[in-house]
This record gives sequence, structure tokens and C-alpha cells, in this order.
Amino acid sequence: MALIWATLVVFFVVYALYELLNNIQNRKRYPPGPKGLPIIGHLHLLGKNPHHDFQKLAKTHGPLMYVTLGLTQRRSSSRHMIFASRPHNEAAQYLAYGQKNMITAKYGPYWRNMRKFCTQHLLSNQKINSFESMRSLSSSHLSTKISSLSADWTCLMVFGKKYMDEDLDKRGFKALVNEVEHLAATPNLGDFFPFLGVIDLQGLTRRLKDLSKVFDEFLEKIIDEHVQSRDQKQSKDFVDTMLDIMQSGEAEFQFDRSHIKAILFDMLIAAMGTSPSAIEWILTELLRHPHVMKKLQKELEEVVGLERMVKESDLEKLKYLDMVVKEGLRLRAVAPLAPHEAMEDCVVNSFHIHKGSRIIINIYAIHRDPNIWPEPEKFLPERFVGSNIDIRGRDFQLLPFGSGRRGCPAMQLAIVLVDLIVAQLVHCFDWELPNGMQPCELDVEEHFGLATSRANPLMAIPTYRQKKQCLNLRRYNMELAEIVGLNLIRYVQ
Ligand code: HEM
Repeated sequence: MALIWATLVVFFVVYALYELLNNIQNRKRYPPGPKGLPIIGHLHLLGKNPHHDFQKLAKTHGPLMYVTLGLTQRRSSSRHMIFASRPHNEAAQYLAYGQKNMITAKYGPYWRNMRKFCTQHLLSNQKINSFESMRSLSSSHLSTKISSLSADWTCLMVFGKKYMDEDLDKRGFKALVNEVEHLAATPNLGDFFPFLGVIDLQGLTRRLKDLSKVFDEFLEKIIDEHVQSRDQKQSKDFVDTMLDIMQSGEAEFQFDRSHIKAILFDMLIAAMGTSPSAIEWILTELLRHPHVMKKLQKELEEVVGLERMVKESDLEKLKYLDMVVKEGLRLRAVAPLAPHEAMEDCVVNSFHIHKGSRIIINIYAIHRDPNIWPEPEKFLPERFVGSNIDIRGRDFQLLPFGSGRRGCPAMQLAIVLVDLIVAQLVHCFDWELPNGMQPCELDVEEHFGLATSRANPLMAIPTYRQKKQCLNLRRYNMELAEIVGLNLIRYVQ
């Protein structure tokens, strides 16, 4: 009997040692991270500006960090083809017909084909150039009903015609797009605890359903109009081309009316939120730094003069403008967090990442990393003098448009829009702050959303500075200023 017990004890000891050794050998090294709470993980560490919170945590835990949010896991990380997918997104279930849009689509044939299609038929350099006349001439008689130039240009490019606020809803484009951006970025318990999505404790699902109904009716109307007018049209626009694909049945992926609506929705939201926010942030920094504004005006005077408007063809000669815009997009990242999903188990910087993990690239933190950018919190366009760092996703220290497969497909269009509108506003007007406010008093509080905008509207007083005062030009500029969301409190007569 004693022998049996001794054998069993030896067996268990050997087995335990074997298991221990095995575990040590196979132990996966996960990225470091803060201590989390049961069930909610690190959800309680995130406030109204999660990009700031992630940045603070990374100062303690390093650039590749592991946090768990509810029942899902997130890592702040570098990028790779394996991370080319997007995680589950509760808001897009309602607004984008079950993530059938491009922005939140999972990596796969549908996303690949739609991206290729949108790039070819809407966002290629050739297409963007073909809309140049629309961006200048038609602006002189912009409808005052749509208070957004971006909306106007987007409607023209994507839908083939302009739409008025009331075509969407009495609340108007800007208000509804703001609401979408806010809801899409609000931490939704359904994203982290899938079973809670159904209960809708935060009341978000009800608001999402309400919004999706308004947008759905608008997009249905656009498609119907295109179906009815197809035979009379000489040239096809973006919607017509998508209808052709749907009706031909030749798409290599499932493609019906809901897919068309999801893509149109993407373009509308992406275009209306991002570029106006970027412009508003750059103007904020110019108002906070009058010497930069003066230097930019001087460049514009030298290159363009004061006898005519800035044109798209002038942009490549405006080197200081390029630095101002780069620095503005660095300091005030409009899309501060890029959400991705790991498609396979992988190892990054010797840390193990599980398949299915959410990967969040904190563009905001990269842009303010003191190891890369001296005095990162300062607005210093001159930091780009003699530097060939660009914003097109090639240089990983400056990624306002992301990079790689999921990088912004509309980057070229966005750069033209932002450059042109900033140049025109600074060229046509001198700007001052209201009520004797000093430049350093102008706040930079952020409102986190799909596009992170100013929390408080920008108030500024423009004074007309061009020599030849042509009426159309004057009206155009006033509209431009309203369009980018500035609440102009006084126009100079
Ligand atoms: C200043 C303006 C803009 C900025 C800063 C910006 C930035 C970004 C960023 C950071 C991403 C995510 C990249 C990633 O996940 O790695 C993105 C994706 C995207 N953007 Fe933009 N964007 C701008 C303008 C636009 C415009 C005007 C449009 C449409 C007309 C647009 C359409 C899209 C789409 C469809 C995606 C998703 C691409 C995909 O997932 O495959 N963006 N953008």
C-alpha cells in the first residue's frame, strides 16, 4: 500500500513539474496595462475624451498597451495588415444597415470591392479634378439654406445635385450629422456587453433608430429620383453607377439597395464632419497665433496678390500654407482614434495579440509624442521647414488620415478642401477675436466624436481685406465663413 501511495505522489509531483515547465515555455507575453475591475475591466478609466485617457495611460504602460473594456479587449497598438478589419459597432448596426458601409465593414471581399469602387468612381484624382469648377464657380450662388459648404459639395459630388436642409429633416444636415457623430462615438454598453445592447440602458438605441429612419427616408428619395431619371440622363453619377452594379447582378458580392444606402451614408457623414472640423481647428490656431496668420497672409499676397481669389492651381505654390495645415492636423487630430480588429493571433513587439482583439490606434497620442515631436503641445508650423514628413500615411509619426489598407480613401479630396478654404478665409479677411479677447484666451476644448470638433463654436470678427470689392466675391466669402461653422458676430460694411 505504501508503495502505491509513494508511486502516486511521485507521479503527481512529476506531472505538476511538467505542467509548470510547459506553461513557462508556452507562456504568452501580453502587452502591459493598468489593473482592471471585474466585468467592466478598464471602462471606468475612460471619460468624455477617451483619446486623452489612453494617452495618459500609455505614459505609464508604454506605447503598446492592453486594456479590457467590458467583455471585449482593446489594445493601443501599431498597425499591420492583420489589423485591417473593424470591430463590432452597435451604432453602425442601426445607421449603416448592419455595418454594410465602408467605414465599419469587416475586412473581406465586400469591403475590398466597395473601397475599390468608391476610389474609382468618386475619390480618384481624376474625379476630384473633374469637380474643380464646382468648388469655385457654383460657390458664388450657394444656397443659404444649407449652412455647410461641405454638405453642398458632398451632395453635388455624391448625389449629383444639391439638397436643402428640409429635404432631410427640419433639424437640417449639420444638426443631424452632429447627432450621428456624437452617438457613434458615445461609448455604447452594447459594444462591450453585447447582451446589454438589447436592453438599451443608455437610451442610445432609441435615438439611433430615430436617426436611421430620417436618413433612410432621405437616401430612399435620392435612389428613387435616380431610378426615375435614368433614361433621360446623358452622363452617369456615383448613384447611377451603383444602381447599374446592383441591377446587373454581376457584383461578386451581395449588393442590394441597403448597400447603396450604407455607402451614400458613409460619404455624407465622413465628408460633412471631418473637413469642416479640421478647418475650424486650423483657424482656431491661427487666431491663437496672430504672427502665423500674418505670415500666411503675406505668402498669399506674394503668390496670389489681392486682386483675385485663391484658386486650386495656386495651392502647390503655397509652401507655408502646407506647413500650417500639416501642423493644424497634427496638433488637432480630427479623427483621434482609429478602431481596428485583429484578424489572426499575432505578435507585435514580442507581445501576443489574440485574434478578434480590438486594436485602437491613438493618432492623437502619436501626434503628441515628445520622443518624436519637440514641444508637441505647441503650434509651430516652422517645425516642417526643411522636413519631408508628409500627411499621406507614409510617415508613421504623422497620421491624420491613418495609413495602410483602412487609411482614409478621400485624403486627396480632403486636403484640397481644407487647403483651399483655409487659404480663402485668410486671404480675404483679417480676423480678430470678439470683446477684446486675447489670443491666449481662446479655448481649445474638444468635443469627441467620429470627427472631434471644438466643444464651443468659434467666434471671430472678419474684416474684408481685398482691394477689388466685387459683390459676388464678398457674398461668397461671407458664406464660406458661415459654412465652416464659424459664428460670425459682425461683418464689416
Ligand atoms: C480632414 C478631413 C479628413 C480626415 C482627417 C480623415 C481621417 C480619416 C481617418 C483617420 C480614417 C481612419 C483610418 C484608419 O482606420 O486607419 C478615415 C477613414 C475614412 N474616411 Fe476619412 N478623413 C477626412 C475626410 C474624409 C472625407 C471628405 C471622406 C469622404 C468623402 C472620407 C471618407 C472616409 C472613409 C469612407 C473612411 C473608411 C475607410 C475604410 O475603412 O476602408 N474621409 N478618415
